[in-house]
This record gives sequence, C-alpha cells and structure tokens, in this order.
Amino acid sequence: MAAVDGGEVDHLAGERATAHFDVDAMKVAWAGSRHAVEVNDRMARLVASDPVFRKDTRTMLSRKELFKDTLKKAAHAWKRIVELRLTEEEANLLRLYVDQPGYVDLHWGMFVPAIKGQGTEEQQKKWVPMAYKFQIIGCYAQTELGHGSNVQGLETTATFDPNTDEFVVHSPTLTSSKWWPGGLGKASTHAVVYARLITQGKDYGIHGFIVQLRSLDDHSPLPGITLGDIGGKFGSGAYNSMDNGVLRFDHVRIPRDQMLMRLSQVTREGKYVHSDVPKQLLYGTMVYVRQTIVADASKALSRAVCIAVRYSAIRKQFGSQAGGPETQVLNYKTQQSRLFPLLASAYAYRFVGEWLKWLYTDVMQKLEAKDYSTLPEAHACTAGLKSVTTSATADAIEECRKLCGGHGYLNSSGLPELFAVYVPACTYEGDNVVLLLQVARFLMKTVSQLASGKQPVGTTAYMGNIQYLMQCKSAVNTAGDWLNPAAIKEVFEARALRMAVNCAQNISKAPSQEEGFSELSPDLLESAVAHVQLIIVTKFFEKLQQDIIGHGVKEQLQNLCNIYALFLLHKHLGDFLSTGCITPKQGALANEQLGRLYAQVRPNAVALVDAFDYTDHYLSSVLGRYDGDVYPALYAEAWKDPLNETVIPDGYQEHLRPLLKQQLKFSRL
Ligand SMILES: CCCCCCCCCC/C=C\CCCCCCCC(=O)SCCNC(=O)CCNC(=O)[C@H](O)C(C)(C)COP(=O)(O)OP(=O)(O)OC[C@H]1O[C@@H](n2cnc3c(N)ncnc32)[C@H](O)[C@@H]1OP(=O)(O)O
Ligand SMILES: Cc1cc2nc3c(=O)[nH]c(=O)nc-3n(C[C@H](O)[C@H](O)[C@H](O)COP(=O)(O)OP(=O)(O)OC[C@H]3O[C@@H](n4cnc5c(N)ncnc54)[C@H](O)[C@@H]3O)c2cc1C
Repeated sequence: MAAVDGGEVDHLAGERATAHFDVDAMKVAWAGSRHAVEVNDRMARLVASDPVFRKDTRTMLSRKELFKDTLKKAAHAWKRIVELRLTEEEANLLRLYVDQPGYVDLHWGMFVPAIKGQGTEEQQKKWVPMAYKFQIIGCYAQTELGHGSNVQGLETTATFDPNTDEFVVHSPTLTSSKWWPGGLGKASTHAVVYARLITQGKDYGIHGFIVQLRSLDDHSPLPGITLGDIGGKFGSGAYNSMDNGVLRFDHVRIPRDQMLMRLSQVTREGKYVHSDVPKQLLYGTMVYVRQTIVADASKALSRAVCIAVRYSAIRKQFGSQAGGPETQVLNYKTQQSRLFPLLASAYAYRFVGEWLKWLYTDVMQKLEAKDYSTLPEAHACTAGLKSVTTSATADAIEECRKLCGGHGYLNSSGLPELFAVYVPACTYEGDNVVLLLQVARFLMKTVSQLASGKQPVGTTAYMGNIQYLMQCKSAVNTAGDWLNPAAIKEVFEARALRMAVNCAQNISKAPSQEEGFSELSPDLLESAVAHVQLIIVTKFFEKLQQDIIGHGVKEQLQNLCNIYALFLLHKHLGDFLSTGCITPKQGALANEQLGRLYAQVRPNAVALVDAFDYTDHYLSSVLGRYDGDVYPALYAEAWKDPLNETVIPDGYQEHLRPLLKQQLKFSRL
C-alpha cells in the first residue's frame, strides 16, 4: 500500500483483491528497477508531506499569485535539494513531483543542455557551474513572433564587430521579437539566444549565443533589452505558472566568446570557421528535449488513466434489479473499450520512452567518437515518437475526463488542469505535424535508397524485407491467432512499408520531388504515424523478451501489449484493409480478441494503475484517490471554493437584489 496518503477505509480493497499479479513486482517493471521504485517513492513522499508544495487551491489563484507561488516552490525545492544533499537523480524527481511548470524546467531542461551540447569545454567550465549553483538562471530563446517551426527563418541578428571583438545582437523587426521562451518573461537572468550570425558581411545562418538579460544585482533588464511576459494562457492554473516571455534587443553588445563555439567559431579577425560536424547538431538540444517529452507522455497519460480507472471502479450507474447493487461503470464494455487501450498506451509509452533514452545515449556516445551515421535515425525517432505520443496523450486526457462523467469537468478531478498543462506538448518542441513531416522525409529517403540496394538499419530495418512485406497476406484464422507477436508484427510492418512505398510512388509521378511531397503531405503524415506505431509496438514486444520478474507480471504486460497493438489495428482498420495486409474477416477477429483481452484486464485494472505508484498529492484528484473515498472528498472540496467564502455572494446588493425586488420593471408589464 505504498501510495496511500491517508484514508482509513480502502473502498477499492475488493478491486485490489481480484488482481492476478504481484503489484510490487509490476511497480519495478514500470519504474525500470527496484532502485527507481524506491527513489521515486521517497521523493514523491518528501514533496507530499511538505506544506509548501500544496497545490489543492492552485486553480483558484490569480496569475500573479500563481507565479509568486511558483517562485516560492522553486526556491523551496532548491533549499531542500541543498539541505538534503540530493543527488541529481533525486533532485530531478523532486522537481517532477512538485508538479508546477516553472522557469526551473527550462533552466535545467534546455539552458544547461544547450551549453553542454553546443559550448566548447572552456565555455562549459565557465557557465555550467554558475548555472548549477543558481548564480544565474537561464532559458532557451529560439522562437520569435514571426517564426517558430521554421528555425532557418529566424530574424534576430548577431553581427560581429572586429573593432571591439563583440557581437551586436539586434531585433530588426517586430516579428523578430523572441516570443514564447519559458522563464524568459520574469525569472531568467541569461538566455541562450538563437540568432543569424553575420560576419565580414556574410550571413552564416542560425547560431546560439549566451546573452545576459537582467542585472545580477537588482534583476532589472540590461540596457538595450526589452523584456516581459506574453500573457495568460489556456486554462486556469495549469501552464500559467510559467512566465513565457517576449524579448527585444536594441544593438546589445556581447563578448565574442559568448557565441557557443563547439560546432563553429568566429576568429578574432572575424573569420567564420565551421568544424567538421553536421550542421544539424545545432538542433541537438531539441532532440534531447523531445526524448524527455516522450517519457513525460507516459507520466501524464498514466496519471489521467489512474484517475479514470479508480473512479470508474467506484462510480455506479443503472443495473440495479430488485434492490440489488448498481453496476460499477468500469463493468460497462463501452467504458472498458475506451479506457483499457489508454491504460495499455501508458505502459507502451513508458517502455518506448525507456528505449528512446537508450537510443539517445547510444547516439551521443557515437557522436563523441565522431560517428554521425545514426543522427538521422535519432532525429526521426525523437520527432516521430514525440509527435505520436503527445497527440495521443492529449486526446487521452480529454477522453479520461469524459470517462469520469460530470465530475471529470470539476477542477478537483485534476483532469482539466492536467489537460491544460499537457496540451501545448503537441506544439512546443516542434509542432506535431511539422515533426511528422520530418519523419516522412526520412522514410521517403529510406525507400528511395532501397532501389540502390542500400540495406536499411535501426527502426527501418524491416523495409529491407520489401519483397516479402509488399505481397504477404496475414495467416490469421482465428481470434486467438492475433495473440501471436509474429502475426501482429508482420501486419504492422507490411502496413507501414506499403503506405511509405505508395507515397514514394505517387511523389515520383509529380513534376518535382518537392511538389509531390507537398501534394502528398496528408498521406505522408499517415505513413509516418504507421511507422512510429510500428516502433512502439515492436519495443513493447522487445520489452516482453526481457527478464520480467514477479508473479503474473509478464502475463499482464502481454495482455496490455496485445491490447495496444490490436486497438491500433482496429482504429486504423482502413489502413490495414486498403493496403491489403488483412481481410475484413481478420479485422473482425482482431476486434473479437480485443474484447476477450478487455475481460482479462478488468479484474486487474485497479492494481495495474496502482503499479504507477502515484501519491494522492501527485495525482491531485478527488476522483483518483487511492482509498476510493470519492464522495466525501468531492463534497468537502466544493466548500473550498472562494465563492463559498460567504453565504450571500458579492454582487447580491448591486445585481441580484434589485432584480428580485423588481425595482427595474418592464414598462409593458
Ligand atoms: C497539473 C500539472 C500537470 C503536469 C503534467 C506534466 C506535463 C509536463 C509539463 C512539462 C512542463 C514543463 C516543460 C516545458 C517544456 C517546454 C519546452 C518547449 C521549448 C521549445 O519549444 S524550444 C523551441 C522548439 N522549436 C522547435 O522545435 C522548432 C521545430 N523546427 C525544427 O526543428 C526545424 O526547423 C525543422 C522543422 C526540423 C526544419 O529544419 P530545417 O529547415 O533546418 O531543416 P530541413 O527540413 O531542411 O532539414 C535539413 C536536414 O536536417 C535534418 N534535421 C532536421 N532537424 C534535425 C535534428 N534535430 N537533428 C538531426 N537532423 C535534423 C533533416 O532531417 C534534413 O536531413 P536531410 O537533408 O533530409 O538528410
Ligand atoms: C507552452 C509553450 C512553451 C514554449 N516554450 C518555448 C521555449 O521555451 N523556447 C522557445 O524558443 N520556444 C518555445 N515555444 C515555442 C514553440 O516551440 C513553437 O510554438 C513551436 O515550435 C511551433 O511553432 P509555431 O508557433 O511557429 O507554429 P507554426 O509553425 O506557425 O504552426 C501553425 C500551423 O502551421 C502548420 N505548419 C507549419 N509549418 C508547416 C509545414 N511546413 N507544413 C505543414 N504545416 C505546417 C502547423 O502544423 C500548425 O498547424 C513554446 C510554445 C508553447 C506553446
């Protein structure tokens, strides 16, 4: 019962008793190791037990109060990290469980990685220790009012002045104003600013520069710098804790050595020198963050699913016969068919996120050894998985709100705020459509290279099996045949390859490659999605090949893996049928099997969300409480609303009383 925060009666005890597996062992499978379970649990409890980290009234705060509360929590978190001498792993988890977006996310998540990835050793030695001690606060200032997706279109300039050995950073137009960077509006003292490098009269394109924005004495903007917050955002509470900012430069001078010079340099004389590395490494910070966003997707999704599953087990509607008990809504087949694929997706994203982290680390090691061959694969995987997992997670959180009926719409359910915080993940760090088009570009290149006999590797290795995959027919004969991983993998591979080849063939009929790509872009998106879904399914199967310990754990994960795959097959049936990978009969058999799998998950559902090991504090939901004591909590929560501070509302005297006393009369009556 590691996750209980309080509560004396366990209203979900009956549900927990029906589980067919060892929940503690599942916690290990979910977290990755016993150590990970222990440290997650310890950090989550540390946060939950500290009154400064309370968040139950967050959605009722004004923007200014919310921002100040975020500053307070960030400072307190840092104090605890220092006092308790937490490791980096512990500190990251503590911040995660504080669960309030703020400038620290960008400081640690983008500013520091940008300097580490793009700064020389000397620059790292100078800046990273200051950032680690919070002597400076940094953000990532790339996006402008006029351009976000099109990084090459950014307009801010950094012009080298050889007379003073400085760059002059300038915002030449309104649209060149930096716009959106988190932490920029009010908190950051420094930024990594992306600007067009101009030297000796030539524009060398986008490069990164470290620029001080605010005084370290009184926090006022430095001369020539205009700074502010860009205004309120979607939802109450939610992402409004973040000071997304606007920044303009009026010929601001910075020393030459504040250009991040790992990839290219400007000499004292103003000569531009590009190192022997791919230009795309400039985008390295984005690749790093996209990888972390995939891991975040499983966190946000599992959180929503945990709330919806627990509440669905408590909530009863209809079904009472002769005074018997009503039906738990979790027993309705429709509820299961909407909810269990989301539960399965949470596990699928967790494991693919784990794999992506491994891939990223592997690619980084290769880059250190000057092997750049896996960079395109890393870009395609991070872009594609970021896109598919965040889009599905945003949709799933909203579905979980609906699965909780009316109460899901209350802030106290935790779901509206979770949705509002989460949904920009579909846009930031690369708009999901723009990123899928990058995957499609990678796929088209891979298909075109097949003809020249180049053997694809990594996640596109399956394309090398083109002779077979273009003509194979699924051998599935019974619903049970769909439990065979090879049968599932074959149809997912065939679907992805056939969709990619169809696109490539249609593009080749266009007057030019570029026109064809543009014309076919809606189809290319679907092709990219099919490829990414194949990766997720494959990585789930690969996870099942690993040593998974604990009674019944592997069986549960097998069920979830099959649900994830067959749910996708059912959802995208049109793809599988139109590419001839399966017959309508086989599609129907997949659906039949899906129903059987849902029945197997049902007695395990509550235990499967318990395995996420979330505290009530982190879930922040009266519906998702561990003890299931939903109704008293809902009732009590309502009284905390500021509207209930007085019995007679403000405004009664001015606006309600005159109406009720009919002092304003219709002349005709
Ligand atoms: C209630 C509380 C609940 C809490 C819940 C928890 C939820 C989590 C909350 C989290 C809280 C806080 C976290 C906040 C995090 C927010 C961070 C957001 C930060 C940002 O958004 S920063 C800005 C990001 N911007 C972008 O991503 C821009 C997107 N655009 C691009 O990436 C590029 O411009 C492009 C689209 C890739 C196009 O670039 P370009 O025109 O240069 O390139 P081409 O298309 O011509 O391609 C050329 C060539 O380069 C290859 N390539 C492109 N990109 C890369 C890359 N990154 N790596 C390697 N290679 C790359 C491309 O494939 C081409 O190759 P080819 O020539 O075809 O071989
Ligand atoms: C909450 C939040 C936090 C952010 N934090 C930061 C930050 O810290 N630092 C930072 O630098 N930036 C930040 N950003 C900016 C973010 O990275 C950009 O908003 C994002 O990359 C999308 O770019 P855009 O706004 O230019 O969208 P646009 O590109 O203008 O998108 C508009 C529409 O056009 C479509 N579109 C664009 N190009 C194409 C194309 N080639 N083909 C087909 N369709 C296309 C898109 O799909 C979308 O539907 C943040 C944004 C948000 C919302």
